[in-house]
Amino acid sequence: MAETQVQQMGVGDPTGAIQQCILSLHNIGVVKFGRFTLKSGMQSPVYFDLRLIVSYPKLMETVSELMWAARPGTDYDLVCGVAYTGLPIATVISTKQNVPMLIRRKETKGYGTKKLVEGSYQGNQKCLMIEDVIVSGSSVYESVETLRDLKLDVKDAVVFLDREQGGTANLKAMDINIVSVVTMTEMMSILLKHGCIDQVTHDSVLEFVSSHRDTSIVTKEKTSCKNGIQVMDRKNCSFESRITTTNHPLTRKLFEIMANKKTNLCVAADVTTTEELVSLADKVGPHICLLKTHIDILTNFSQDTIDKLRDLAAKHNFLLFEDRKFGDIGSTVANQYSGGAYKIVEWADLVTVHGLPGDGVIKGLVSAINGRTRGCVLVSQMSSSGALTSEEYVENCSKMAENHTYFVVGFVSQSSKSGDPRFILFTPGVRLGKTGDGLGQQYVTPRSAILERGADIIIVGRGITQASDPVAAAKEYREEAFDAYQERIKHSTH
Ligand SMILES: O=c1ccn([C@@H]2O[C@H](COP(=O)(O)O)[C@@H](O)[C@H]2O)c(=O)[nH]1
Repeated sequence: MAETQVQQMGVGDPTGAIQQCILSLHNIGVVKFGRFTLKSGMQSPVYFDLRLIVSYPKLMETVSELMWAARPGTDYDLVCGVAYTGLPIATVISTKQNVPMLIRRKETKGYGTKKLVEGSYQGNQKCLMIEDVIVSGSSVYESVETLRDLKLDVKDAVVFLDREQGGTANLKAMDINIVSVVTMTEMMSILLKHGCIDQVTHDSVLEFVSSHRDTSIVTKEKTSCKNGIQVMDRKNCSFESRITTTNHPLTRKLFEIMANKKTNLCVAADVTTTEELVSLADKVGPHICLLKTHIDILTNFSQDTIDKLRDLAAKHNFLLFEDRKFGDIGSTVANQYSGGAYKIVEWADLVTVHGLPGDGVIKGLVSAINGRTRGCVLVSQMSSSGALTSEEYVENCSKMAENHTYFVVGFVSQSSKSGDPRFILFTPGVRLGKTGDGLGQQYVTPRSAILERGADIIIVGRGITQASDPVAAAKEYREEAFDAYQERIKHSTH
């Protein structure tokens, strides 16, 4: 198999220049194996760090020549490198091929000309985009979008490595034709053939690639504000349409579950024995998208508790959500998440986190996930009376989430000003026929949570667990919540 791929590769690499280049890149440590978090938050067993070539001018020249040779068209008026690694490559191509270059900044400068694109250009000039690696294609897309806004003609892009994770198709859908010098499969075959990696490493990377092809581009159009108005407002959009606004695998999965099962109900399973928890999860499972636990209130927790919960989550298609409310420094929460009696990271898809300690709390949790697909929900506002979660605190939690979209799925909150469709609003303190519990909890109805406060998911505990018929109660909350959501999005165009 590997031999065949290398032979096929030989057809497009008659002089063996690509193979030679890959081997040289491997020699200087560009191809790394281990556990890496990609821009989208995806955990990858392989990382291609082409930034290293700035220290190897000859190799930089070879990479640039191979990329220029692979370009999809001819007669470009301009080349533009995607920041950062695309920039030095574009510079070499520009000087060697005598094609003027543009620089597209990552952020606008706060001083001077405040331009996002540096260099001289005129409308309708044909520009080739240059990037090192493509995963979903979002970096190329963002740069193309900026240049197209300036009326430049940008349809072509060239990358060195295509990780084969959906980027080519995503860009094609945006009318961008992208070609690569080498694909991940081809590169792994070359490294295997030359004894740089063993069969196990080769197979694990290919296995990863084949199971992670489904990326999407989160367009700025979908998540940005124009004149202070959210272009795609969370509260008006269907769960289906919000799937493509995020690359977080669990946010996407949760939207899919909600849309397919037609439920935005999360049951807070605040019971005190494993038997009660498992029995409740099995009974309400068909009606929920999430099961929220306080695992430390169980009197008889064991591995059996987790095995049974995970089986039920698979059987009924819901996610597990441990309401741990982590709130310490990064190093401590990493231990609390992965160790102790509960080993939460091993079984809970989502956990709650306080923003109070600053974003080290998020980094600490991420450091413990070790390749698993996990996410967190920031507690930005509490339902209890006298909660100290001020508006400023809520605002700061929003900023924190925006900086960590690879891990943060949304907020536990009573309301949200943010219309950002990527984040899910989870609202507890929901109960029919009661306004409080005498211990500070404050309740609103499912309709009020969804229509007045903008909740996406309602969290209901005692309204279901203490009902005479918990299944009937779960059905009632589910229907009321999903009807309210449908009413909310009725007039939406998304
Ligand atoms: O602000 C918050 C955050 C979390 N909770 C949790 O939700 C449930 C609510 O239970 P009810 O029985 O429906 O009151 C519970 O697990 C809390 O720990 C919250 O209530 N408020």
